Amino acid sequence: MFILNSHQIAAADQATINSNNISSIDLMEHAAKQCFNWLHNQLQNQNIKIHVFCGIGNNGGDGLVIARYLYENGYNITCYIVNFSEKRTKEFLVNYNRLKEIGKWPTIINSENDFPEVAFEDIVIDTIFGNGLTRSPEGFTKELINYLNSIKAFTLAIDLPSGLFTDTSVIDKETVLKASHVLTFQTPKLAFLLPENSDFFETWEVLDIGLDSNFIKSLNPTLNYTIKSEILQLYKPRKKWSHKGTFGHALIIGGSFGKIGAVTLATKAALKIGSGLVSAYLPKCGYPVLQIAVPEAMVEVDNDTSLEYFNFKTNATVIGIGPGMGTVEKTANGFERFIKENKLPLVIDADAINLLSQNKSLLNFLPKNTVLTPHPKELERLIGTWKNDFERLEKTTDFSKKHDLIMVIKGAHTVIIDSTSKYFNSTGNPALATAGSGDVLTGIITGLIAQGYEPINAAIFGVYLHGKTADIAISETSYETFTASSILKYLPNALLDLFNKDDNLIENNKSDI
Ligand SMILES: NC(=O)C1=CN([C@@H]2O[C@H](COP(=O)(O)OP(=O)(O)OC[C@H]3O[C@@H](n4cnc5c(N)ncnc54)[C@H](O)[C@@H]3O)[C@@H](O)[C@H]2O)[C@@H](O)CC1
Ligand SMILES: Nc1ncnc2c1ncn2[C@@H]1O[C@H](COP(=O)(O)OP(=O)(O)O)[C@@H](O)[C@H]1O
Ligand SMILES: [K+]
Repeated sequence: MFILNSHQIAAADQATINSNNISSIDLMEHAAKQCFNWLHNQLQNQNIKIHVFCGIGNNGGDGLVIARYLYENGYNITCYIVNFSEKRTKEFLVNYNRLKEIGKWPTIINSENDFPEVAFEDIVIDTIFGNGLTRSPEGFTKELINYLNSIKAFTLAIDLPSGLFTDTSVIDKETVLKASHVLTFQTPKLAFLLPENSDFFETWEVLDIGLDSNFIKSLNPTLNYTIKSEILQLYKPRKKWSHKGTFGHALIIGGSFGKIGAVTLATKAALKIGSGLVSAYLPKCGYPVLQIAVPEAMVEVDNDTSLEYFNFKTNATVIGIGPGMGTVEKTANGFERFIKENKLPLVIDADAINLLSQNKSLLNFLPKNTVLTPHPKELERLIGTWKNDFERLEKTTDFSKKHDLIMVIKGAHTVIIDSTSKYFNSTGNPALATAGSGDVLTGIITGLIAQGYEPINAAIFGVYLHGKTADIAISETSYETFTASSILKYLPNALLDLFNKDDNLIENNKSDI
């Protein structure tokens, strides 16, 4: 699913109005009605006080429509106009009059003296600013945002929490309304996927308001949020006459004394995801461990306690390298020789990324479309620091372009970056914040490439499945007792779930009031 930037969204609104013969008033009515339906469905006519705070643009217009429906359905509402400017939009004015016509006059807020009493048990609807925000809120609008934040009532933000920019960094955290839930229109917003904004909302979901999909496609958006229906298209069904050779040979290289588990987990994962053959290359001390833990794998060994020679004979399709490998000097030297001679597709993780950071000239020897899977600390060692999460994405894109690499930045919304696009993952939860889960991911991606998946697709697909295991497991395991081995246990469920025609997953983390 595409993620649009603020200009693209405004253009898509306009294109829909032009091509679908729908007026902007009707589009607003339709969008805001969906927000009302959502809330009505949650509240089921409960008598809770609802405060609707409207700005003077079209986000405020949405608020006026929502207020009208709430009022007509007997809810206990008060509607306020946050009067920060005289420049009302046409759609705002039409809906302002419609609300007055049914006898509900909004209260105007001109200064701090006009702030209403809001209680913790009340509901706040935030339609002060949406996609039209151009600068940080100031004056009494900023004070209002702070006042509402201090109450901590359930706050439903429409489109965006007011003060949050769609695609640039927030400068002053005191200017953003903290939403309990966001109902956003048509596409996820980049701002929702970046850790620096985590204070500004708890959960969000996308409402499809029917913007022109052909127009959206014609914009060639470079940002994506990968959902199940798209992942299913990547899946390669198996043919009847296929044999183990059809599904490639994954070689996992890594391990050092005390960290044999990392290479073991990656090896298991490469096997479990369906690689035809899997081999591991690790220090001698890990031989019995690996043979016992993964009897299906073949094993070759290097020096006693850490890798040094890298002189394996395995004729692999793809190599996943790094888990538990360590960075001692002899490993670093052997790694350098290996990288300079290697011609096979690579997935590079953990200490192998750290060794590349120590010796950046090696980047020139990596095969095109090598997949790197850094967590943010490993990324920083590789590309340097960044001012904010938006800059981090841009720096990583530049790095990916420069070296022809596929970058997988791991986190709550892992993002896969190549020279043209960014794919944000939609699955996963904090159960995955556990030792060894990254090693399993390396094995999964390597095992998918072995089977013939293009590296970019292997990264997108692998990250999705990895996260999905935790989403499926969570009701049975709890967050705390889920371990890296649980990813392997639930991998079959994650794969099978692709064929469940339940939802299209355009929503994320639905919440209850
Ligand atoms: N037909 C449409 O265009 C639709 C628009 N929709 C709503 O329209 C919203 C966008 O509306 P607008 O473009 O009117 O913008 P907003 O309502 O987000 O912002 C209102 C106005 O405030 C001004 N402004 C920006 N930052 C400010 C600041 N810090 N201090 C004071 N003023 C500031 C801007 O010039 C803008 O005109 C979306 O978020 C969505 O909620 C939806 O109703 C769907 C349909
Ligand atoms: N809060 C979270 N939500 C979703 N996924 C997470 C979260 N925390 C961690 N993960 C995932 O868990 C994995 C952790 O990898 P990594 O940091 O390399 O761990 P390790 O080194 O222990 O293997 C990544 O795939 C990451 O995206
Ligand atoms: K808003």
